[in-house]
Amino acid sequence: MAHPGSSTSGISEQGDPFAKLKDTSSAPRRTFNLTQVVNHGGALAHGLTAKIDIDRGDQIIEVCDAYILLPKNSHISSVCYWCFSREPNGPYEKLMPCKACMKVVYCSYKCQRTAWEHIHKAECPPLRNLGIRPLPTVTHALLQALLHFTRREISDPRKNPAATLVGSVDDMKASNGEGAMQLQAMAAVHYSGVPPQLIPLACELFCKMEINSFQVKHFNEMVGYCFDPLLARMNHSCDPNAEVSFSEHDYRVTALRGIKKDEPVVISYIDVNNDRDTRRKELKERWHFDCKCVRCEGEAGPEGKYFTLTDYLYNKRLVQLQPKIDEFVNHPRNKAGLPNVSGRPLYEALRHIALTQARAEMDGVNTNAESLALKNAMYDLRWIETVMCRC
Ligand SMILES: C[S@@+](CC[C@H](N)C(=O)[O-])C[C@H]1O[C@@H](n2cnc3c(N)ncnc32)[C@H](O)[C@@H]1O
Repeated sequence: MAHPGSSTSGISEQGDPFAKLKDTSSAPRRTFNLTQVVNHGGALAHGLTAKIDIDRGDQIIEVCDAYILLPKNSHISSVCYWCFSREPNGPYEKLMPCKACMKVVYCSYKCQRTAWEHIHKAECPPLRNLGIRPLPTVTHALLQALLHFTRREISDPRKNPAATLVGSVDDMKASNGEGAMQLQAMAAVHYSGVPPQLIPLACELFCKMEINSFQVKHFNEMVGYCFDPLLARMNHSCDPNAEVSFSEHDYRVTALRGIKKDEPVVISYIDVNNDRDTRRKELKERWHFDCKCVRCEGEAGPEGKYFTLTDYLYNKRLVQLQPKIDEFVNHPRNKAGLPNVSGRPLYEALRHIALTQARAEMDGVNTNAESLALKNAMYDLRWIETVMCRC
């Protein structure tokens, strides 16, 4: 991905989203040192890029104990508050509610004790004062963020871990309604016990957490909400090279393919199997941005509009293969019409072509000129293979 005017800055004290947390938190957090925060400029703002070449399957980031990770309010009484399990563990026969607030449930004593130490000790008293309805998810998350401030003794809340994140505050006000947003912020300020002067900050935080949070999937169901300052730095692409997975309160980012040094590390916020319009609509509605990823830009023409992910991958592969196809098609032939080479590289190239051809046929998209070249190449490949087997 090209980012004109991008500038690189390693994670500095000022730019490091964890800088303030590191010295005050005893929570064990680990990140793998394969990426750095870079300012791309423009709409993308900050994002992560690879510090070194990364292989497919490499674990790029691992964070133990995400900053805020909790079940969505629709699942607050059906999954364990700490590990998201739906089943009881150990001596518990069913998911057990917290006896004090009765708002959250646990699968085991271990989860209950861990959650208590982590955050629930601080939020349980205010949750007790609520009626029977659970707090809206983002208000609950905001309450936790404000409690983190007070618990971690961050005297200047402006130095919060979300301070430098994008917020799209105006867009959010317009779509959520300023009054509704302010009410949620006021509720979180009230229940957390922080001074009312912090309501404007809580409003800003509300927007930032909304824009920078992620859904947590367990067994194919969106059960949770996660806001973490490092994860929040990850930009979106409709052709992602990395993916995020959650396990209990931890998350990791894994490479989906090889990523070159200085290449942006991008995940997908949405279902990338959808066509361009559907993807862009979802990104605009939920994250308030017009996607600038390579795939969206490439599919901007009238045809691309309806491309599926398979179409896109097929075309991308074809572009990569084109020089090899040209080389093959234009190579001098012998009397039998076979290319005058039997070298390994060409053989490998033909194998790629064969795979691409098979995929194109499967998807029924081999109607163009390149496809004819592929078909000829396939024909030649079968001959080469036969000859090679005989040698
Ligand atoms: C989770 S944040 C990612 C980090 C963010 N770039 C920053 O500087 O803090 C999501 C926001 O980043 C920007 N963004 C991420 N991916 C983008 C993309 N493909 N095209 C345009 N903007 C993008 C949008 O402003 C979006 O609301």
